[in-house]
Amino acid sequence: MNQPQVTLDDRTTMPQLGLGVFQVPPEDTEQVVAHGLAAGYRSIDTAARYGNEAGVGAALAASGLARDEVFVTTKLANPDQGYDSTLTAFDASVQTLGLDVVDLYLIHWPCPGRGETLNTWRAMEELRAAGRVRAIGVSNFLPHHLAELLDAAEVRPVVNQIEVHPYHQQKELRAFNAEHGILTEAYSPLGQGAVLDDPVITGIAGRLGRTPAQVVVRWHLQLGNVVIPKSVTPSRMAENLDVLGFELSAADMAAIDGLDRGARIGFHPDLFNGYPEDFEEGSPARTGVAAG
Ligand SMILES: NC(=O)C1=CN([C@@H]2O[C@H](COP(=O)(O)OP(=O)(O)OC[C@H]3O[C@@H](n4cnc5c(N)ncnc54)[C@H](OP(=O)(O)O)[C@@H]3O)[C@@H](O)[C@H]2O)C=CC1
Ligand SMILES: O=C(O)C(=O)[C@@H](O)[C@H](O)C(=O)CO
Repeated sequence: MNQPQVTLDDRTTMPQLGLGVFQVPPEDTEQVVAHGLAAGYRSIDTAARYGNEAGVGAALAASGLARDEVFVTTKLANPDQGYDSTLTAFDASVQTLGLDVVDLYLIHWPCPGRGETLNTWRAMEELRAAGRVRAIGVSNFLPHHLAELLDAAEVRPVVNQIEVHPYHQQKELRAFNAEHGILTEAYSPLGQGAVLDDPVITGIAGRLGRTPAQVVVRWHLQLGNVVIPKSVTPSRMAENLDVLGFELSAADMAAIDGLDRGARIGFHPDLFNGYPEDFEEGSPARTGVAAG
């Protein structure tokens, strides 16, 4: 299938549309990813924290696809930040995935309370120099986290994977990424389903004979985002991929742009450090969610 590709700043290319596997139970992941690959996905987004890297690797191995046909992203878990611990965690991830090389390795959260960003990044740069990862990037970084990193980095992050959907569009952060040659990769791109009943989106979908999810995925592609919708449902996986045969008009794009309300679903990147207490109801990291 002819899918759009984006060129990362360091000349690596990646598919603009991929399959996310957050919250896919480990025991189901091989089958889910196998369905995704059969549907035509050629980019899979996982993370050490998801606990399902083994299923991703098993599906890749069973697929018969050549290694360079599928782009694999995984992420360093927050407790593993630090120079030595990053190298050890990376070894564990590739072993679990059953791969020699990861296409994109991301720092999962900035975790400002841990104070390990620069040590972690030095290890990521070394992994890239050694050819063990093709590209390195970050996730959930706000401009001030990026500024600290860009000041010290020898290799700049090529991707910042952040929450973006019609109700939380992050226009300033996307502009900051673009200014610094960092590609925005949109996570929770469907707002975990929350935006699919919006009348503006259902209205556009009805007029174009498309589904709400297709309209939202198409909106991301036209913004230039890399987009990684998650689904465990084969028909939805296929639907989310079938977005190349239509285009949103400037008026439709503007109507969706108008839906932004700063409604963050995930943790606040300044407040979340990945400690157990951050996950508890009422923690500052979660209060920050409500505060946007
Ligand atoms: N870096 C980070 O911190 C984060 C990264 N991510 C990444 O982003 C990916 C996507 O984000 P995620 O949070 O999972 O949420 P999404 O916005 O992708 O939404 C997923 C939800 O939408 C449903 N869905 C998918 N397609 C359709 C469709 N066509 N019609 C109706 N419902 C649909 C899915 O249901 P079902 O599966 O039952 O079909 C699921 O409930 C993650 O899997 C992960 O890879 C996500 C969060 C944080
Ligand atoms: O899905 C992810 O990648 C996330 O980071 C969060 O949504 C999730 O809560 C988590 O893993 C926090 O570490």
